[in-house]
Amino acid sequence: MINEEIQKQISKGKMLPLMEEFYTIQGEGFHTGKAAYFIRIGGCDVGCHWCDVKESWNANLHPPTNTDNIVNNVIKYANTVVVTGGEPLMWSLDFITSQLKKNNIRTHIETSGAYQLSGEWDWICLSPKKTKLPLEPIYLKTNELKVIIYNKNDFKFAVEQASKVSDTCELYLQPEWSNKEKMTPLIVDFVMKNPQWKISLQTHKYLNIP
Ligand SMILES: C[S@@+](CC[C@H](N)C(=O)[O-])C[C@H]1O[C@@H](n2cnc3c(N)ncnc32)[C@H](O)[C@@H]1O
Ligand SMILES: Nc1nc2[nH]cc(C(=O)O)c2c(=O)[nH]1
Ligand code: SF4
Ligand SMILES: [Mg+2]
Repeated sequence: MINEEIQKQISKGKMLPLMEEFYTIQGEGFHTGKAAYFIRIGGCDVGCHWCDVKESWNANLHPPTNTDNIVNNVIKYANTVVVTGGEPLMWSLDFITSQLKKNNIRTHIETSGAYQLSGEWDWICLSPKKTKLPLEPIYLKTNELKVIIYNKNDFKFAVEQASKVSDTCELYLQPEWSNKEKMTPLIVDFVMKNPQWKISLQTHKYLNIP
């Protein structure tokens, strides 16, 4: 059980249940290939059956960590941070991003959008899920829509979701990793017919880096 004081710090975003932090190369989407410091915050109840980081789901398994310490680590390594999870928007991210911005760090987030948007972001990557749809206000703030393609029905979902984002939003289809042999050829075909979309591969998995 987390004690009351820690709970209070978490609710203010002064502590966050940190699963892991690592300096790597952004493997997916628009910023693929760029160095960035990743912060993975525990906790998610969206329940994607193919999620590649199910160990993140139970927030209680990840120690409440002082946000200031996380920020100090970021500054040592990088000028760009990617906040991911788990579902990072389950937590208040206003404090961490205000500290990051004070240090001129570029702030990126990977989110399903299923919880209220907090934080100040230079780049929002929205990866919507059918099981818990994004809340409306995030769509027009999204810089990059990244829909995971696990089966054929996901193309229709992708088109529906794209109708909600701004005209300048980058559109990506990313094959679900375990079904990529089957779905990648269909994505290639779709993108050639619908060139406003691009394909995103999980390049870090090919590179064997985190
Ligand atoms: C692990 S999630 C964490 C952030 C947030 N919960 C979300 O889903 O956007 C990070 C990214 O990985 C994607 N992802 C997770 N499992 C995947 C898989 N098996 N194949 C391809 N992409 C996957 C998600 O859709 C998301 O874009
Ligand atoms: N290298 C690398 N790039 C990523 N882009 C999004 C990731 C995520 O899990 O949110 C991820 C990740 O886990 N590793
Ligand atoms: S929303 Fe993200 S972290 Fe949560 S289960 Fe789906 S892919 Fe995994
Ligand atoms: Mg990942």
